[in-house]
Amino acid sequence: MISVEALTIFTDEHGLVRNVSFEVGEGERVGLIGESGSGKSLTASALMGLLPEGLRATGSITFHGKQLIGTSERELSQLRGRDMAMVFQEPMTALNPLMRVGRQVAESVRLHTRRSRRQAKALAEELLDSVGLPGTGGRYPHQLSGGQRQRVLLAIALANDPALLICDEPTTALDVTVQAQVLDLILAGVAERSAALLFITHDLAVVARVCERLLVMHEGSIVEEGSTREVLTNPRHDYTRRLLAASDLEAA
Ligand SMILES: Nc1ncnc2c1ncn2[C@@H]1O[C@H](COP(=O)(O)OP(=O)(O)OP(=O)(O)O)[C@@H](O)[C@H]1O
Repeated sequence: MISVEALTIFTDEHGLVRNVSFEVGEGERVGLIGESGSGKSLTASALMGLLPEGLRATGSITFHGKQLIGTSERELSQLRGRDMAMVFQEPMTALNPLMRVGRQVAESVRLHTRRSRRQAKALAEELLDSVGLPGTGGRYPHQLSGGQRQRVLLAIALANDPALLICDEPTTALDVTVQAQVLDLILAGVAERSAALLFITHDLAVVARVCERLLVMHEGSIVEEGSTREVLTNPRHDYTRRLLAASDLEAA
């Protein structure tokens, strides 16, 4: 469904992500792990066509057979939020602080589908119900907890039934019990839609729970790839072994 080949991301001076290749199949849940600075977020931004100013990507990213590298911003913005959507670590930066959250969910629906205001509002309420936030559409982001804001972002990301959901450290800023709740909602949300999931984290306990397959990044490259079980029980790359030793994950 999404296929990345020889993706390289660089500034004028140097490469930040080098020659990265992987695929995510329909409905597959893949974890992208690696320590801070290894290039996980940049890889995700390249998939979404949202690389920061000053960075360029070469190689190939095909989504449902369509080449995304070099595609116009206009076309990319049609894909984003409709066919692929993303949930970030810090929901406050992705939400509009001045708009009620129900309206933000409804706008995401209306941006990509022909629905009346009233239909979009009803769907927004359903989506907020489905992430365990019934009756909160009238609130502003600052009136919600971090976990609730993250659930609003999830509702927005799932609003148009994307084929691919990318989550970049979606639960890192949350405390452990809320983390589990949000992870369950992400899993339920993708399962209901048969959507694929690319899940970025440095938390191995989280990927063990969420992902079927893992990609391990180190210094801008993918150094290991395999089923979650394989990678966590029998890591081949020295870096993955160190990552496992540094985590508090019990042997799976
Ligand atoms: N806009 C930018 N300009 C120059 N360098 C950048 C830019 N954004 C990121 N980098 C560098 O690229 C490398 C990879 O960054 P990236 O954010 O992808 O790492 P990451 O694995 O997601 O880390 P984290 O887990 O901390 O988010 C880092 O060395 C970072 O400093």
